[in-house]
Amino acid sequence: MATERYTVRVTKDYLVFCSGHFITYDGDQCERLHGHNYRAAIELEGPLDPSYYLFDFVTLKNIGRRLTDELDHFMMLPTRNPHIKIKEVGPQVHVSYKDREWVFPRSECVLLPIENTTAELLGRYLAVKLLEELEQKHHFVPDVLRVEIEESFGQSATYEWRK
Ligand SMILES: Nc1nc2c(c(=O)[nH]1)N=C([C@H](O)[C@H](O)COP(=O)(O)OP(=O)(O)OP(=O)(O)O)CN2
Repeated sequence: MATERYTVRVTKDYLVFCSGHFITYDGDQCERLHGHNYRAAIELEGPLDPSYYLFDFVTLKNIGRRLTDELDHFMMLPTRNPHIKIKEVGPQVHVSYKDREWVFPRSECVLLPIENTTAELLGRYLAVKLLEELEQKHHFVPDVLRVEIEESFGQSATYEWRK
């Protein structure tokens, strides 16, 4: 018996965030502070509604834009990284990794509850926020949600969630 599936996908020039970060890797390594022009693509799978929509592109783009804007032009810091210490001191954030230290204005940082600011975990972070909003505000739970994060042209990671 044949089955049919529908997918909607949005990836627009404004679903981008230009943000600072560094990643720890291999246990004892930490990148130098740098930034990327990240681009997000959001994909949903599910059945069609009475309007023959899986989910409205416009609504999906608007949610995606708001979520990516929350990261745009901020220094992204992972609060669950066991090697990166983050302390809020008045209006500043003090960050350290071994003998390296950075101080940022708190207002120019976004503290993310993730282990590392990899494209993989940024995709997961955005996907979880998106799922919450889809369910709470739009009473919609897709069968599948994918968020692809392109760190730079030609290299991306995708997080996939299934019902
Ligand atoms: N699977 C992942 N691998 C890597 C990630 C990641 O998020 N997921 N991130 C990085 C770094 O952030 C790093 O900055 C990327 O480095 P690089 O590929 O060298 O960056 P460029 O865009 O300058 O690449 P070129 O191909 O040299 O232009 C590393 N790995």
